[in-house]
Amino acid sequence: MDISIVGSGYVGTTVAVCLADAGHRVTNVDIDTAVVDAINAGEAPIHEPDLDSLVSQYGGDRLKATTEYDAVCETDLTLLALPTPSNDDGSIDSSILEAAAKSLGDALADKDDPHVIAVKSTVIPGIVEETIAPQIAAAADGAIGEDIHIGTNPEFLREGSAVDDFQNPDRVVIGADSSLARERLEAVYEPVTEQADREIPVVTTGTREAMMIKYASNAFLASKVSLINELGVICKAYGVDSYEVAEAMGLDDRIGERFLRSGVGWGGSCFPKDTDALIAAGRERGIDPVVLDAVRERNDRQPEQMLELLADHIDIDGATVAVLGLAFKPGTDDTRNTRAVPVIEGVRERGGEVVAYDPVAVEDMRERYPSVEFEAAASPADALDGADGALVVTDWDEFAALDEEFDAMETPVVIDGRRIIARRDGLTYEGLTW
Ligand SMILES: NC(=O)c1ccc[n+]([C@@H]2O[C@H](COP(=O)([O-])OP(=O)(O)OC[C@H]3O[C@@H](n4cnc5c(N)ncnc54)[C@H](O)[C@@H]3O)[C@@H](O)[C@H]2O)c1
Ligand SMILES: O=c1ccn([C@@H]2O[C@H](COP(=O)(O)OP(=O)(O)O[C@H]3O[C@H](CO)[C@@H](O)[C@H](O)[C@H]3O)[C@@H](O)[C@H]2O)c(=O)[nH]1
Repeated sequence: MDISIVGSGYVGTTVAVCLADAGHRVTNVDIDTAVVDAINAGEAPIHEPDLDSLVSQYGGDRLKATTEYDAVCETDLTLLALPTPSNDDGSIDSSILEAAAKSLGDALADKDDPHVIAVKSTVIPGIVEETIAPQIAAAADGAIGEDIHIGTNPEFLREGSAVDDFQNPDRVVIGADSSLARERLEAVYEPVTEQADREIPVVTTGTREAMMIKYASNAFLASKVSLINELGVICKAYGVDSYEVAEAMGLDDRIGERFLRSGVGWGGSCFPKDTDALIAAGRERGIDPVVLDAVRERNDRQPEQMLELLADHIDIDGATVAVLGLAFKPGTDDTRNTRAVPVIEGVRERGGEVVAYDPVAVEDMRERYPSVEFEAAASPADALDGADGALVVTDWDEFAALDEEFDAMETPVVIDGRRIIARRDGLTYEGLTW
């Protein structure tokens, strides 16, 4: 099938190469010429495992990129993978999606056959049906259900394992209010599910339900981590290792072992934004989302917990503190809502200096958070050399191998926010929840 994808960031690029790999011809449309040039040159515009080799295999060939929306007319279906950031009150800002909808509609005005458009961006139910679809139809001068067929197709990939998640998903969710939208979306995923290394359930539902499945899934996972974080803090107060507790809890099928790693909390482009959007959506309809409010609050408290533990061992005022990890999770250069921000700011507010190390995320951190002050180190050893304390924020594998590097610290105090460092003699080690 000929597929166009508008927006070529973490989702748009990953989905595009994976669909090309499944045999489709894919065109990415993006306003960023650097992104477009990279893809056409066979280079991945973002850091993501396995993405480089796939983009170099298909980029400029079965996968093309362009800044021109007209390219969508040569395709059967368009996926919209545009950012949906938060407004100040946590609700979704759909303005980028709306601008793209207008450009898409203008382009589709020149297309003769019916076109299917599926929104992959995460948006609250109603936005697609009441705002995006009518705007596309108006610009295209077409009728919904006749010339323009709308669907939603939420994406569940995780950064750091995006390619594998897309190729071997736990489920595919297709939201469609017309049979043409449903049939074409099913055809998009047929070769993907055939290639997968296990049976993949394909859930077909309405456009609104599909989007709520996405929000509810993220809210559930964020809640699971916040709950284990709160249980973990209580465990530590009683001298109990929360990881031992979580391991045994996870053996209960009803609980499940995944997303039970307690620590400095969740970040990223999705859990914070999507939880806030659901809270705002609830309030908008007069519902007081007490559980989700608490989920958010527990997450906000974890970095503070880490700083309090550090202050139990050193005077942060005037100290040099090594921060290990800036990415919101390992395997990505993405620092959106990384816990490193409140951690570094907390050290600075207490009068300390920060020397930070991350294998890939320093540039992203500098661009996104120019006011967050830290000195970048070239290696973990350089960050630790002469430091009065260390805070582990991201569970990069390379941190697990650190050992004698801690001996070069002025005072070898490590507060581990991700349970990645080995305890040993000569190291003052504190786990956040163990
Ligand atoms: N990042 C994830 O892991 C993930 C996973 C599932 C769902 N989502 C959702 O998918 C959506 C996209 O997220 P992302 O992380 O891929 O975003 P992103 O910021 O990484 O990428 C968005 C891309 O859209 C482009 N763009 C912006 N305006 C445009 C326009 N008018 N026309 C064409 N291109 C335009 C940007 O240049 C950028 O390349 C969001 O709604 C997000 O919540 C993200
Ligand atoms: O046991 C755990 C698991 C995760 N995290 C943290 O939670 C955050 C999110 O991690 P993860 O879910 O692995 O990465 P994301 O790329 O943010 O993926 C989430 O958000 C995406 C965007 O909506 C969804 O597509 C995915 O299904 C959903 O897992 C990170 O800061 C992790 O460090 C923990 O603290 N403990």
